[in-house]
Amino acid sequence: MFRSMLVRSSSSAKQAVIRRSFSSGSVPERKVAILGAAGGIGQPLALLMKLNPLVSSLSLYDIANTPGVAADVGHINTRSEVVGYMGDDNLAKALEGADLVIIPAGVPRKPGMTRDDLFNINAGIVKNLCTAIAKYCPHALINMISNPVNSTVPIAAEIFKKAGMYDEKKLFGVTTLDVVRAKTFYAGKANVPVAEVNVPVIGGHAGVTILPLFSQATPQANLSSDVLTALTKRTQDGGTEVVEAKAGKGSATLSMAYAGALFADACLKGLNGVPDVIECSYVQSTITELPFFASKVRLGKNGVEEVLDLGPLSDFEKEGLEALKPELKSSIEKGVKFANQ
Ligand SMILES: NC(=O)c1ccc[n+]([C@@H]2O[C@H](COP(=O)([O-])OP(=O)(O)OC[C@H]3O[C@@H](n4cnc5c(N)ncnc54)[C@H](O)[C@@H]3O)[C@@H](O)[C@H]2O)c1
Ligand SMILES: O=C(O)C[C@H](O)C(=O)O
Repeated sequence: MFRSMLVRSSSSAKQAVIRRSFSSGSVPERKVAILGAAGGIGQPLALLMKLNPLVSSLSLYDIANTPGVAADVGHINTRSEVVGYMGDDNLAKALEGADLVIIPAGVPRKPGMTRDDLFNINAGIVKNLCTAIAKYCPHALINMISNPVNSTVPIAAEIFKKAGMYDEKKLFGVTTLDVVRAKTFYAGKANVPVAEVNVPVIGGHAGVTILPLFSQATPQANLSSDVLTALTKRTQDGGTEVVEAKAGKGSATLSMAYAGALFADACLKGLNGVPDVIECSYVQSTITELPFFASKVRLGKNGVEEVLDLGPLSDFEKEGLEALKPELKSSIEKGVKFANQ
């Protein structure tokens, strides 16, 4: 996977410089912390980050079971050192010096639940973890995976504001799994090689707030409106499809770890000065009237360098955009209210 990640922008001269620095050993030191590292997402994500040559130090934090995960992953003969930290008392050490913190801590859905049903438990977990981040690694980029992402990102922003260190360029809701799904489903219907497919996904990360822009998909394909409607619905329901298939044993973990590793890799490339790193993410935004919105984002040395505008939408997508706004607005407000109570 990481070979292909590196190859993606291999045409640029800058990438060649970065590659040369790998071989001379001068690629920057980067500490990545995973909070919730012993969980269903955390473990495969720890594995994938251990395989990433951009990582020099991998810090695995959870409330339980991290010594085993760290010992296991730590035997892999790749660049990063691995340290496991368990329990509140060790959270400071897990975070200190982190350049990137990835948060998959919290409970997953069971069949019949919405992501918002996780709010009561996960909001508190995210609040505590973000309070510690503000104290121990206030300059780190944050990749928020814990659901409901539409609310947990605004919670993190409010906690960081209260701590006086909020930098909107550094806070990301991870929506990469929606893009991964949209690419897979589109390739199947369009009969094009999946590795060549690009599909932006905008809005948020729950049900109708997930809006894939198949009108901008490449390679282009002449799909009927029925097929495009079905593809949109399948992308919006992708998480539920996995939750139901797992029948009470959790939600997407392996595809999420893959998506989380892709997004983290993009953030590290941005930090390292690789040009033209663009991914979709749920960030503070002014491209609609909503204060947080997922769209294409250019990543750079300080995190978000530019929130790209939406580009031309089909009539179907314009309707989808208007339809998602009330739910996304209320999820954002719920997060803001929780963080300030
Ligand atoms: N953004 C996305 O696209 C996406 C995709 C899949 C899952 N998710 C979400 O990711 C979260 C985790 O899913 P999972 O399947 O890995 O769940 P899981 O239950 O398998 O793992 C969660 C881990 O978090 C840990 N944890 C709980 N409280 C913690 C705390 N205070 N500090 C540190 N760790 C803590 C648990 O011990 C556990 O190991 C869920 O909220 C799920 O809905 C998001
Ligand atoms: O669906 C879920 O609850 C998990 C995650 O948000 C997903 O999209 O797979």
